Amino acid sequence: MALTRLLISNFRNISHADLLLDTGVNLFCGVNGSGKTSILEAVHMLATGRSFRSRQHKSVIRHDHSGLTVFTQLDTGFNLGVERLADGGGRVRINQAAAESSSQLANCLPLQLINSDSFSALDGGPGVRRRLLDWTVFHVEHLFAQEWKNYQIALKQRNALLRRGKIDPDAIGIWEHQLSQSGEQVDTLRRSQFEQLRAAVTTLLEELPPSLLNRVDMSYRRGWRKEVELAEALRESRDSDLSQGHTRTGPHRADLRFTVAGEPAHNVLSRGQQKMLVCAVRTAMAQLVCRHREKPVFLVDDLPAELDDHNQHVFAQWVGRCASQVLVTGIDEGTTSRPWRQLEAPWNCPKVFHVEHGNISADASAA
Ligand SMILES: Nc1ncnc2c1ncn2[C@@H]1O[C@H](COP(=O)(O)OP(=O)(O)OP(=O)(O)O)[C@@H](O)[C@H]1O
Repeated sequence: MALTRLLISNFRNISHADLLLDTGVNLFCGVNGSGKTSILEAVHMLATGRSFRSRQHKSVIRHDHSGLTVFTQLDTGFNLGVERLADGGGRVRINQAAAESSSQLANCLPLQLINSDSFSALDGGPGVRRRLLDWTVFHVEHLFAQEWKNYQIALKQRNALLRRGKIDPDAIGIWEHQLSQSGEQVDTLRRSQFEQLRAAVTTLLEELPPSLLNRVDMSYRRGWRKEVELAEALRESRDSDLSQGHTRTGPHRADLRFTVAGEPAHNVLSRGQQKMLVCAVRTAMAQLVCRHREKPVFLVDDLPAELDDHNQHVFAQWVGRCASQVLVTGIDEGTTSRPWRQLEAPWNCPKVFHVEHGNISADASAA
């Protein structure tokens, strides 16, 4: 799958852009503040309905404008459009019809993003890592989205009862039954993808020269005690949940752990090693997904940051195996294109765009 055409209006400093993208590698080069990341952010909005930098749509609407629009044609025949208005309104359309949820967008455009926030997979909260695993499960296991939705509904109801301050065992029992049914199912689907993810990450890291990266271990915590079923764990935790006013056990508390010799990976690995670990995880996620459906699109913001030439080259090779299309940003064209030009066709002849004050132009001289 690939974006063939991308239209952006009033998105951060981009007034209007109409880009014909290459189905392989697209490089966006320009000085700081020129608008490179905004292009990736616009594509991210098409796949998720929101920006990756801010939950506030207003902050990405071009100053002094009432709304933004982003539109793309995919080579799969889908057209995706997102409009966001400063007054809070907006529309999400798939092939001209209103989309029911942002997961429909994600289903049309599976996307992997590597940027400076990617380190939060190692040093951020469990929610970030849970979402990594869930991206894979969502794209591979068709039951997952509905089970997770059922779980969220039951969780909301149980929390509402807990906030009332006293427990009616019959009422809470109904929601705990639904929570445990969906929750056990969510855990089973996650666990099966986790095992495959861990194996794929290990294989990728073995391609790197010997270092502490080869000693990274990944583990999965399901969100409740190992020895018991979820129904029992929920019953046991009623009183303490009541005092806290919310449910503190279950798959909404699941986590992935990355460790090196028992220590959290981010305490041990260098910044470059952490970035390679994140790149390996994201590549492995894409590999698992493309066993079942189209290859995802990769967005890579400033690849050279923190990575030496060898690691940039290794990452470009990884992406070449599991991505359908890549959009990469960088300041200098020579440095940004180098890892890609060393690959085999079609990855070795990137389409280059120059970005200047929000204006984007294709390099006429590019191969
Ligand atoms: N709502 C907005 N309206 C207009 N301009 C904005 C808005 N929000 C941010 N900007 C400006 O948009 C420009 C583009 O930002 P962007 O992050 O895309 O730059 P970049 O080329 O990726 O820079 P860097 O190389 O520093 O990461 C910046 O100059 C920023 O100040």
